[in-house]
Amino acid sequence: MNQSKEQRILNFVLQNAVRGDPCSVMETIDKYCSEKEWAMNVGDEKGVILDKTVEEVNPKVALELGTYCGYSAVRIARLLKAGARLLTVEFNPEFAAIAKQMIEFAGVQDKVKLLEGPSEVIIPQLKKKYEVDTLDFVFVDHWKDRYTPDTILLQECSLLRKGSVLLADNIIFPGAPEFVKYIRNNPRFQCSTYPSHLEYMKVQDAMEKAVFLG
Ligand SMILES: Oc1cc(-c2ccc(F)cc2)cc2cccnc12
Ligand SMILES: [Mg+2]
Repeated sequence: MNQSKEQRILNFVLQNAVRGDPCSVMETIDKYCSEKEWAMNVGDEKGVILDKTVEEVNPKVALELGTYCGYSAVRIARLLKAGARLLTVEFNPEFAAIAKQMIEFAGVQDKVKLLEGPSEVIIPQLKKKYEVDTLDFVFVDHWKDRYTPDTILLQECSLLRKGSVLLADNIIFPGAPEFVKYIRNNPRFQCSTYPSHLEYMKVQDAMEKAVFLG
């Protein structure tokens, strides 16, 4: 049975990156996906925007929606302080299996909990099943038609507090126009846009940062 692209990316990391070195894993994924096969990792350019936001927020509890191969989970987890944790949600079992191995190879498994299932099922479980009080940071990078309903669900589940920061990928390409309309017109969020490019391409993209005002 021939391998998936995601399995090929993982194999390239296992053979070329340094075990226990998150930066090496990120660089190796970026090298493979820019030189050999494009893949929907946040990438090195938008990754810097993600880094700066995570460093500014310095979250104790972070949530990622859309793990994929684990690139941004590794990227976020490497910046978390002692005792801080990242919960990352992936509904595709094949992607989750790849991401688990990627996260372990990078050596950040003690900071990351990979939750397999649909975001609309996992989010309502975060408080009781995963012992979350509120979320300090949320990286929104799953399917665009879930951006708005999941942002509403986070509020309904009282998972956001005054100052919680959401960062959403792909608001230009593939685009999330309904989410942009929702979040920019919502008085409970203070929004700012970070123009960038689609991972590994010269195509315009952007990230939207939204601070919950309580
Ligand atoms: O960063 C992303 C990029 C794309 C994408 C797919 C096909 C294209 F031709 C271009 C971009 C999809 C994503 C889906 C979920 C989370 N991130 C994505
Ligand atoms: Mg994305």
